[in-house]
Amino acid sequence: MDAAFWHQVWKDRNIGFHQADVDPVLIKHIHHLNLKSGDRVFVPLCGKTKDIGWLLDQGYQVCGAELNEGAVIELFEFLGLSAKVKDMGEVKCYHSQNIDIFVGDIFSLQREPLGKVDAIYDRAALIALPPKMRKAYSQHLNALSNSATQLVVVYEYDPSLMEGPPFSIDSDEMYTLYGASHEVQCLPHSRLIENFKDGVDAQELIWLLQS
Ligand SMILES: C[S@@+](CC[C@H](N)C(=O)[O-])C[C@H]1O[C@@H](n2cnc3c(N)ncnc32)[C@H](O)[C@@H]1O
Repeated sequence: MDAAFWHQVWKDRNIGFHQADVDPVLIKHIHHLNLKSGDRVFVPLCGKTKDIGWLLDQGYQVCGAELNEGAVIELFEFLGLSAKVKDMGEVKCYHSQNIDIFVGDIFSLQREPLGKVDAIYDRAALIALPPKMRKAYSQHLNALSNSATQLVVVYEYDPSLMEGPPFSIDSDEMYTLYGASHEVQCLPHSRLIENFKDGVDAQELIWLLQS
């Protein structure tokens, strides 16, 4: 999936991945990240997720990365925050108190200016990337965050039934991507989502990656 694909998705408002409410998975499982007040959570490929507002409300700082600037403008509107926008060349930063969202290709984002990352919350980010990009993505996240602990929400379905995105991610892949850098654990949560997309059912799985 290239940038043009995602910009078209946003232009067409084909954003079924955007949830009307905060993801209950985040609320239920965030304690696994062992965060303290003021810690900074990185939300890669963040779209305009309402999870960010919830993280801010819990007293955490949030940083994110998102290709589509319109999505980030909508996010700040939803949060009721006005952003200071800084052009940094390959990425732009939308900043307000306790929040920095970097607009651009996540692969162009470097450790500086991203800054400190205490944990990563990956919902519908890994699953948005085609197989050939995922190793580079996992390595890039590790380089950006010093292999920080992650909570990862993925979906698993019979890949012969549907072409992604969203892509199916199975447990072998989680170990391949993160087994060398993290202790990989599938949390005891499994939710069947009927008609996840195009009539295909999927299991929602939550992975804890501990550094
Ligand atoms: C499936 S959506 C998930 C959005 C968000 N995590 C959520 O749960 O609502 C994937 C998002 O990643 C963004 N995206 C895709 N490729 C990207 C890249 N290389 N760098 C930054 N953002 C990207 C897309 O624009 C899209 O908003």
